[in-house]
Amino acid sequence: MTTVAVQTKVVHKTKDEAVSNTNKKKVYEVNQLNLWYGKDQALKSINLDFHEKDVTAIIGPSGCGKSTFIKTLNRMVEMVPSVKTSGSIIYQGRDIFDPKFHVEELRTKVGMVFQKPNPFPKTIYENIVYGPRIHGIRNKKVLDEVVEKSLRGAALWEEVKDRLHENAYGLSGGQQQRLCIARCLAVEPQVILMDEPTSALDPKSTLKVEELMEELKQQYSIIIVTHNMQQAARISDKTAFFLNGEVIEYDNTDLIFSNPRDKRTEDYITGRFG
Ligand SMILES: Nc1ncnc2c1ncn2[C@@H]1O[C@H](COP(=O)(O)OP(=O)(O)OP(=O)(O)O)[C@@H](O)[C@H]1O
Repeated sequence: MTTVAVQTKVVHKTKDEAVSNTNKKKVYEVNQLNLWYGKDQALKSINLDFHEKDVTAIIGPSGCGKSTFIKTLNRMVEMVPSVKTSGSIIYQGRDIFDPKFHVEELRTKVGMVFQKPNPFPKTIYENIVYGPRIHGIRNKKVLDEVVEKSLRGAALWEEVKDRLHENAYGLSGGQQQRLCIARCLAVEPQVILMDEPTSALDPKSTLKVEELMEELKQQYSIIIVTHNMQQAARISDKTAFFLNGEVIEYDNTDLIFSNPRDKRTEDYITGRFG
């Protein structure tokens, strides 16, 4: 008897086909990105473009490389000594792996918010002015303005304006996460990377952060890793589905969720695995 191997059809669209919304400017172009931790390859031939003022969700099962990918975009992944990469990541026309592109400059433009809120053990005010001070801003009036603007931008001002000089650890988890977003806004980034920013929050705080993202995308590009399919569907314009270190499908979010082209995407978003 002959065995016929039935293979799932692989739909690796080229990135220009992948996302039809081409009238927005590209912020990042990721070309043939590979990444290894020692001998283990965690990212395989990733080709993705990210656009200005879009929210892009990165979804996929545990261990598929989502965090590794997002941490590659601001070169944080290099903190792991065994990491090697190939390919290119073009940010605003410049390759972030080019030694002339200083990582500090990149991280000024590309902020990051983590899974667990991580305020500094300082006052709310000091948390916000930390970055601007490093960038040489000393004038108190200017710093006060940055604090108010950033906290307003993160929808936290009204809740904390009378306790700016209290320790940030006194805030609730959801408030701490919005403080971390405010801290990120204080250095006026262009892109905000978010690695499961609401997974440690209760539903009410999650909703606040999601509403905030809706506001923020008027001004910033947001790339968010999430395990929460409803969240990806609610908040993102585009979605990339990762599996085993590869991008299986990347498209406008409504298409990914209503009409996925690859069986594996469909199985994942309908909860058959992951
Ligand atoms: N510091 C590290 N050293 C070695 N291997 C690592 C390291 N960090 C991640 N990996 C490996 O790289 C692969 C991708 O991991 P990564 O954390 O990026 O996945 P993920 O999709 O974000 O997972 P999760 O959803 O569980 O957070 C996994 O096989 C993981 O074991």
